[in-house]
Amino acid sequence: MTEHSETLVEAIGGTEALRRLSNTFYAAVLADPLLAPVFVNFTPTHIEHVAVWLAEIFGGPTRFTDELGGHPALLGAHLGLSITEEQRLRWMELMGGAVEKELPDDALLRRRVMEYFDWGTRIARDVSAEPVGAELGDPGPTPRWSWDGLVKAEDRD
Ligand code: HEM
Repeated sequence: MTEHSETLVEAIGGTEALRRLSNTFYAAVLADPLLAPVFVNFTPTHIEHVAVWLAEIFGGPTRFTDELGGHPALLGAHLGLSITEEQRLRWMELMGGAVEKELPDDALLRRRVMEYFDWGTRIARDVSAEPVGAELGDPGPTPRWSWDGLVKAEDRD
């Protein structure tokens, strides 16, 4: 166990810092020729919903689960998008740039955040191969990510 008194989201600077990250990231996405076509239905609420999702992932309030449909809704949002590996890698590249610009200059913090994005984008890519309306079953609770990476089910509060 890595000893840290703060959760990742506290060390990041809270939901406010994640809003800045999300804002910077989607500005880059919408200007990117490979990714912009995937985001044709983009609205500014997307920026806020991603910030709220990330706050929960990194140990903060469970607002995405309580108010926005939780893990099933997050997976469902990616159905039918047919995300390619090339698009996933570009997404990671642009997020890496946004993390460098917006998150604290802490190597372990940034590494853990990018490990989450690498893990999560693979799931988004795989789910996106399924058609809209596909039955995904119960995906379990919204994942949690700590200073030690993915929190195992038996270690959750
Ligand atoms: C860890 C990785 C990811 C996270 C945390 C994430 C998060 C989210 C969230 C929270 C939503 C719902 C937004 C809303 O309710 O408005 C969403 C939708 C969406 N995501 Fe992702 N996503 C990830 C990966 C990806 C990747 C790799 C792509 C494509 C390259 C992608 C493309 C989209 C699109 C196109 C939507 C629908 C957007 C819209 O029409 O508003 N996502 N994502």
